[in-house]
Amino acid sequence: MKRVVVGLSGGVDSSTAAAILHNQSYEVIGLTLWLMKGKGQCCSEGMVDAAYICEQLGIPHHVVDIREVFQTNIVDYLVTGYSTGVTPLPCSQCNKTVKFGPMVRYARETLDSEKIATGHYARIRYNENSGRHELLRAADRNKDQSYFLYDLSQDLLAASIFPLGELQKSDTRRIASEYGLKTADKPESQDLCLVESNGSMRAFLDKYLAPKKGEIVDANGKVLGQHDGVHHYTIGQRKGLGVSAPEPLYVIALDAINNKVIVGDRTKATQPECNVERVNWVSMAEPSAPIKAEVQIRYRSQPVPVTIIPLENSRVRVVFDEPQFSITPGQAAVWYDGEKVLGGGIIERFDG
Ligand SMILES: Nc1ncnc2c1ncn2[C@@H]1O[C@H](COP(=O)(O)OP(=O)(O)OP(=O)(O)O)[C@@H](O)[C@H]1O
Repeated sequence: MKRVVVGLSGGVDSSTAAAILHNQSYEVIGLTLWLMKGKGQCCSEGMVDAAYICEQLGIPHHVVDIREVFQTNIVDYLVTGYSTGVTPLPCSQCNKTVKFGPMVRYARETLDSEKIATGHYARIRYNENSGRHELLRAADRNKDQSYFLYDLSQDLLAASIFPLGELQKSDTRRIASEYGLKTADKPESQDLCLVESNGSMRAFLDKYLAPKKGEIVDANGKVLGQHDGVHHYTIGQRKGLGVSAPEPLYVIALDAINNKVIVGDRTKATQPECNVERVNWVSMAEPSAPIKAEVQIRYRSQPVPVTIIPLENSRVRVVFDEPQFSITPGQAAVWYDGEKVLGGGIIERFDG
């Protein structure tokens, strides 16, 4: 019997993924990574539901304490990023360094399994011609999580199964009820796990970063207001600036060194291109010449046409066909060919 280790967070998606594989005659082992203390999934509370599901399915359940890895790779990464004026994206980093990497290692080294599975909405397809494991959008476009998975290596994709990739979310809930899973009606997580467990990103950051009063200025340096720390702001932000002006003002830059938030009108928050670093090529090898693609610069943003120009040292330049508003350093840019993830990376600061 084929053995598979299923990552169980205690939610309906991973429970259903485990139940589907169990019913397909896989030998399923549940694995919950203990990421942090507190309420919600990925926390102690989720582990109890994960244990319950394993009991229901009659499968073993392993819990691995990787709170330190989560602290270093996610909490410290976020706090350092925000304190230096970027808005880091924790989820792709978490998938690579906290979830898939450690899960595959634990599956191979401790559980003698070459395969893991998760409840992610995305698809993996092996392309015999290119010899690459391609990452595709989920059948349910509304739930598609491929944006967060662009940083997985070929080795991690080869080891992974996404049993929900072809399903609609409504199918998942129906299947969960058919199997009588305790988690069938569990509410969706609405936000980042750290936001859910802390109430808001501000509340999370306030635990680590002290307020630091400074000035809100325009591009010419004219003082328009005060702020209580650059870490409370994001490029493109309009609300909550506390500055009145005849036309709407947006955050156009964050100068952490001089502790200034720089604001301007919408045109100043619109850019024709950006550089992207720490690039991972997924469904294709790194090209030697520019390629046309469609890029997403945020999880829910519309893909827009671009030219991707390869640069040295795992970097690319992304040139938009039409200038884009609110390009945010620290977030991921992920480029697609239709439903296929070609590659992705982290948007660099504009000042280099
Ligand atoms: N702490 C964890 N331990 C093991 N696997 C996890 C953990 N957290 C998430 N995963 C895996 O990653 C998948 C996607 O996680 P995500 O945080 O996006 O949750 P989700 O979409 O709300 O899914 P679920 O309903 O299963 O919680 C989960 O379905 C699960 O397989």
